[in-house]
Amino acid sequence: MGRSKLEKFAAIAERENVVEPGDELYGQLKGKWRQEFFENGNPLVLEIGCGRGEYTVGMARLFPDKNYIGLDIKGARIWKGSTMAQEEDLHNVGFLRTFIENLEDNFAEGEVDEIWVTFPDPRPRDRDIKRRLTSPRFLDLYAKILKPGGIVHLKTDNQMLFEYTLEVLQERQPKELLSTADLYQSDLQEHTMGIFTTYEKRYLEEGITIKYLQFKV
Ligand SMILES: C[S@@+](CC[C@H](N)C(=O)[O-])C[C@H]1O[C@@H](n2cnc3c(N)ncnc32)[C@H](O)[C@@H]1O
Repeated sequence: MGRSKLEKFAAIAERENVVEPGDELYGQLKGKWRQEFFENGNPLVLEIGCGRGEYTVGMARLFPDKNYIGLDIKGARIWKGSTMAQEEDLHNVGFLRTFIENLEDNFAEGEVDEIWVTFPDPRPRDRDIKRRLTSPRFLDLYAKILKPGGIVHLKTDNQMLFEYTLEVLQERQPKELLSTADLYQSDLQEHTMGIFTTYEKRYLEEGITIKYLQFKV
């Protein structure tokens, strides 16, 4: 039988690769992730709403000279990524259990090099538009913590969210916008490095095309 949520919460509370409220380090790493958490000066890449952290861990395997942080509020999902990183002895991976809304409490202006938004909840109802992770409020947050020229990537199965994001971006005129409504029929797939998240695998099995875009702030 699998581990219960409570066992997973107890396990991540002890993990050195997880920072969460209640830890001594929580809230203390703003502006100091490189020096104090990773103990190097390497680029910092953040996956928000990382779920089980497949992108975070997948990229960390490929690029040992970059630091990766997976952020999600759900501890039982973070447990999975934290466990993979621990078992593979990956020291360039960390997980932050918090709300995305708290980004500015956890990262300094310009501290992050790249942000991945992987299969976010589409929030189709009009009253939830502000909660979409590519709404102007969130894009403003990302722009604050990204360095100038930092990249935001979005991978989604959801056509509505994809079109909505392109509309929002049209008004903001970002630098170097690249997009495709069918990633695996596009040259842009090289940017996504052949990494598949739990949600992506499910959508691909259902025959749903994956949409992808990236832009620079
Ligand atoms: C649809 S799942 C996708 C998970 C993963 N990226 C994947 O592709 O398998 C969305 C994830 O975002 C997280 N999430 C949604 N809103 C959040 C918020 N405001 N703060 C932190 N995490 C959030 C959820 O807990 C969930 O794990």
